[in-house]
Amino acid sequence: MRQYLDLCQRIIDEGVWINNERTGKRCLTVVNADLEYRVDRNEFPLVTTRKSFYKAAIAEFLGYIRGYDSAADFRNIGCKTWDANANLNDAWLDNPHRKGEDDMGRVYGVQGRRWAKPDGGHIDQLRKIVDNLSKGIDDRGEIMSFYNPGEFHMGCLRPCMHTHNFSLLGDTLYLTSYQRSCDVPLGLNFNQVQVYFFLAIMAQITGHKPGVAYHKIVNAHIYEDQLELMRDVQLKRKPYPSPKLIINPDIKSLEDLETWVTVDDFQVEGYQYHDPIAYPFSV
Ligand SMILES: Nc1nc(=O)c2c([nH]1)NC[C@@H]1CN(c3ccc(C(=O)N[C@@H](CCC(=O)O)C(=O)O)cc3)CN21
Ligand SMILES: O=c1ccn([C@H]2C[C@H](O)[C@@H](COP(=O)(O)O)O2)c(=O)[nH]1
Repeated sequence: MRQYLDLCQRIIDEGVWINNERTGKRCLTVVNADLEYRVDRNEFPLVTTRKSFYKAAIAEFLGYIRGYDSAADFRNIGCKTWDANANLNDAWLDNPHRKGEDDMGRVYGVQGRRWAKPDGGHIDQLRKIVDNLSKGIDDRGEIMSFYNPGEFHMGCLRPCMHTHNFSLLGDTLYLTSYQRSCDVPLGLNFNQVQVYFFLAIMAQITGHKPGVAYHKIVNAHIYEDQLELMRDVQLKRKPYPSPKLIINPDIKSLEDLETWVTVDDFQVEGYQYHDPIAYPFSV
């Protein structure tokens, strides 16, 4: 929690105002932030200085694992975060590749599970990683990347957290995740949970101990309409200790994640938090 608050404070102290053309808003911005999550100690990085909706964050990542490309599928598993980008973004609404209501196009999980090969067919990046790690293999390229510039024009948004790179040292699994752009008041609340969750669940289904998850962020920003709430409300609050994430031990494979798992298979123990804060969201 401390590292999250330190990053927020750093943006306020050192940030530079940058105009963002896509949203038409100014963002107070810093470059380069490194966060670490101790999955080995079960220190779940849930923000405590406001109520944080971890189930929606886990649902969103479960949708990526399943390769969803429809905001309706995300809604059905408990996550509304893609509604606006799929249905309220003018550039995407006018895009000939958009297949209709709720379509997100070739983003995130579509790239992770069905990356199109130029000579035909698809690559399932996640399946390969799970298969290798389950056999104790780390080929130093255990990477799932959502970042496919050749298909940016076929999706509603470029991926923000775009690459996940696993490492196996003995029987301990590590994850390094890369993010190019981070809405710290809203997006990072979810992204911290997701990086933690991804390492914890991959360790569980491949039969390893979880180690540390490293989260590397390039552009970290606060939108102009979020600044007051962050500076004068959230940063004035005292954080509570980290809660723990309890995962249903019956989840044993990628197929389990693809079929029967729901957000109720993930429980948080000992979550103390301050009142919710409704930060404005920019499309
Ligand atoms: N401007 C922007 N910021 C983001 O963080 C973001 C995007 N766009 N577009 C793609 C996804 C969607 N994400 C989102 C979208 C909405 C919330 C949000 O509204 N969160 C609220 C309530 C969540 C709930 O009730 O489930 C929150 O208070 O955290 C969070 C992340 C993260 N990403
Ligand atoms: O997982 C996510 C997804 C998105 N964001 C934020 C970061 C930016 O504020 C916007 C995306 O805008 P770009 O113009 O494409 O950078 O969404 C996030 O923080 N986390």
